[in-house]
Amino acid sequence: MTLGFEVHQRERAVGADVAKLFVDIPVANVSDCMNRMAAGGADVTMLNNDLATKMIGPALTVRTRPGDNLLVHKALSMIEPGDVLVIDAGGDLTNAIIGEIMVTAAVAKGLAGLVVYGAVRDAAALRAGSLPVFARGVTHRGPYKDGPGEVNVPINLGGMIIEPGDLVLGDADGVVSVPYGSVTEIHAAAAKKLAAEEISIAKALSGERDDSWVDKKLVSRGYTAPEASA
Ligand SMILES: O=C([O-])CC(=O)C(=O)O
Ligand SMILES: [Mg+2]
Repeated sequence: MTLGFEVHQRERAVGADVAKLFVDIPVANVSDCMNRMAAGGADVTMLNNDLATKMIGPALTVRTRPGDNLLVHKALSMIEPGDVLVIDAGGDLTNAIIGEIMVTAAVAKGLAGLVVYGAVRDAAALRAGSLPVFARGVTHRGPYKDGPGEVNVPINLGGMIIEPGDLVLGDADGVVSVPYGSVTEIHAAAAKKLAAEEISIAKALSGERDDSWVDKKLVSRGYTAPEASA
């Protein structure tokens, strides 16, 4: 094996039946059920003009030399319908890793989402398109096509580890990846969190919100309220 040139098949991937359970659950609710230990970073943002865009699907991962997309082209040939292509390009913004032509080919193969820890180009088309696209930045400067790079290896998206086949979710708040083995448990917790938040929002609207915990917490942290003036 030549180090840096590796192409693997996924050993497992979250199925469409499980993925679709997350369709109405915001990324923030999922994130809240993961002990604040998983986030793609605030700079991996959604490009789509339609802020209601939602992304869900198992990860097809690529780790590439920053600025190079040879192995991304290889990954395009491996897309299965419903996949989310997640590319770790080291966060580098010098060269665009993917643009409209490659995205069009990927969508034709059934891609359900794209995440680039790096830059993209042809931003107008990507913003207007229906494919959910998340990236760290945009540049017109094109990619090299020489490698190295690896397909279906664990990757690091701004500190969040994504393994091939993990469930990757995205919305206007960013990207979160749920480990393959935790998907059922996280779904149950996130569905509960969503229901609780719906009640909180209703109470916020009606003015019934109980914020008595704030003063209790302040006192427990050593805060003393100033004496009321006579
Ligand atoms: O030239 C490239 O490899 C990336 C690009 O702009 C496209 O896919 O349209
Ligand atoms: Mg292009």
